[in-house]
Amino acid sequence: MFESAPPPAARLEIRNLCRSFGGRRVVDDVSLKIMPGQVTCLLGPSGCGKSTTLRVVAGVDRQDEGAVLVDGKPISEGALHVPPEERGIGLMFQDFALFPHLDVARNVGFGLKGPRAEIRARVETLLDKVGMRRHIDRFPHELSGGEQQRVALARALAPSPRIMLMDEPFSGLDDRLRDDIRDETLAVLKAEGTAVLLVTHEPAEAMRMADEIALMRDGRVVQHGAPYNIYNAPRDREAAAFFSDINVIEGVVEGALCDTPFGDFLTPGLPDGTEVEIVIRPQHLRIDFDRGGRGPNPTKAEGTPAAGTVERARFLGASSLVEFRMDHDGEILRAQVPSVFLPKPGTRLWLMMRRDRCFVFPRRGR
Ligand SMILES: Nc1ncnc2c1ncn2[C@@H]1O[C@H](COP(=O)(O)OP(=O)(O)OP(=O)(O)O)[C@@H](O)[C@H]1O
Repeated sequence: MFESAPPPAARLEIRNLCRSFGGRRVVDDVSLKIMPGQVTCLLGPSGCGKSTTLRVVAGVDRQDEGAVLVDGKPISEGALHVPPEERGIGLMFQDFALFPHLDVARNVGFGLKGPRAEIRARVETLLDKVGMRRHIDRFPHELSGGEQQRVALARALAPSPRIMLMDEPFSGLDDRLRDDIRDETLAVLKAEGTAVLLVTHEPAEAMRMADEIALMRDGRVVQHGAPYNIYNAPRDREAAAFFSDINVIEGVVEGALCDTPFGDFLTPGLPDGTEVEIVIRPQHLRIDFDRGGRGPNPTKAEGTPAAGTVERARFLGASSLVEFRMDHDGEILRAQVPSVFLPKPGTRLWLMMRRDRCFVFPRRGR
């Protein structure tokens, strides 16, 4: 029998991290592993503890409990606390502030030690990577926000950090520029094999950047996985709602089913009488017409159609959003269609729910 090799240690591991301020736990038992070249996003609403987690990993704050390990070795645990400058961790924060009195070359080379020619060569290589070589002699005030951000990235990468911590690093940029810089940054970090922990409150940013998303709420990681899985299999209503607008249909379980105006939904494992919420994103509702008095034409996967009246319709550019007031309960449901579809208010139409895109959750007290 061959013994299989032990799995490689994570580049960055956070183990059962806890941090309280004034008796309130703002980071509560957070654990994560990030491999070299992998990007993990800490995603969550303002105040959920993302930045505090990052500050503990950086070493500018200390945890009350738990450990931080790099390549399997603790750098912070109990009395052990490696100072921030000895952690081999790069930082890129929103208020990145280049040194205003230094030109681009000196900004990028600031933390580097060694012969001048070697430093210059490293600086030029990095500026090439971020597309800023031609601005090597400029000063920060001569650069746009996006250009400054690229220089900041080159500066953060200069000492070849094994780990990069990024806190909302792109939030000061306009949309188009942000997409470009995100993609470029990702390419550079992947090429360098850096393990990245990125903090953001924007789901779109996390979806675009992350190999894995750790969804945080009230100091805890409530769900962790690939963006596709978190989006398509949210663990609760709040996790679903964090990524997009949602529609919610309420019902009660009877005989492992919940009967709704859209037909029966399976509710495996939930006892009779449980109140449930059936959640569906607006893009997974399908609109149909009354086909000359014959009614709509649902596929098997779409269950029973329910009728409603258009309240209003808005064109969003890549899609249209149609709001319906439903016949059965007078509530509003929103359907998003990937085209120009702007029915007049008052139009009567049918809605169907794609069964494979519905999430059924037991209702929790709110
Ligand atoms: N030094 C501190 N002293 C007291 N409370 C703090 C301190 N730092 C953070 N907090 C509190 O801890 C909670 C978590 O803050 P944190 O900055 O980690 O959240 P966040 O998820 O990064 O939020 P944001 O996206 O708004 O930056 C907040 O309620 C914050 O007010």
